Amino acid sequence: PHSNAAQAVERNIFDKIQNICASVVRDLTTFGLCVVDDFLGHEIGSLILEEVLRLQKTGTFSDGQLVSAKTHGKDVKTIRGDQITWLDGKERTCRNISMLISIVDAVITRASKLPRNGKLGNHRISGRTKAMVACYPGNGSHYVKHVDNPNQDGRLITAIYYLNKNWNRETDGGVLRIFPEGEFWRDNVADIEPLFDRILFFWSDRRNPHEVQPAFTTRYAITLWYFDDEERTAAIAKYRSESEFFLQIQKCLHRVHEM
Ligand SMILES: Cn1c(O)c(C(=O)NCC(=O)O)c(=O)c2ccccc21
Ligand SMILES: [Mn+2]
Repeated sequence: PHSNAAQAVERNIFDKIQNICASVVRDLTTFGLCVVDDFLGHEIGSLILEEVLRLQKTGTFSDGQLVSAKTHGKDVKTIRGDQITWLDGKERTCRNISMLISIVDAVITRASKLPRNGKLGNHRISGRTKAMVACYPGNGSHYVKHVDNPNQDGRLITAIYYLNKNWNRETDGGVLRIFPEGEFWRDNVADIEPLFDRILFFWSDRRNPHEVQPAFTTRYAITLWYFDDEERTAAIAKYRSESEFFLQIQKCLHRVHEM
């Protein structure tokens, strides 16, 4: 049996999650995106950051993708851009990142079950990707404008948890610029600073093209993509039939080759 204090903490966390779920549904429905600050608190946020820094020190990050950096539009030198690593949250050395993942799972699962007032109500969330931990080395590396899920691969919601203390957009750059569609936004953009202990949710499809502007300080983030059950099932079926199709072609070509 819990002590009264533990019960109070538990109730407090439960209430917090309830409130966050309500704002996720309301904001996703109205604006197509939702920002929650002070998501886990300074203490837990710092423990998560420590684990990410340890991952980087132990070299689990991929080499940054090669990005061409134009200088005076002439010669093109390549710089190393974002470095990423994938976690399934069961790694023993990442217990705090695992806790983040389960809390975001709880928020998304509850939010998708709230009354059908939000569009979320029409979607069943069937699962998610692994967690993508990303690091921009701060050498001006950026991420070009893109849509996370342009062709119905099943991803419905993007959730990004930021880990950058004392971030200052003037000197550090690294702003996430979203170009949301929808009458509320008209031609306005949403500039989201990658602040410590901030979590951002947005629809992963063409409703939210976005770019990461050049970062001049090391920039860390953890991303989870949540699947819509129907779209994901269809995407897997499509993928299977396509790969079956290409296998058939290969067999024919192979036979032709042997003749
Ligand atoms: C490193 N990185 C990304 O940062 C974003 C992205 O949109 N990030 C937004 C952000 O960090 O604010 C991506 O969408 C992405 C997709 C595939 C591989 C790597 C990727
Ligand atoms: Mn993206």
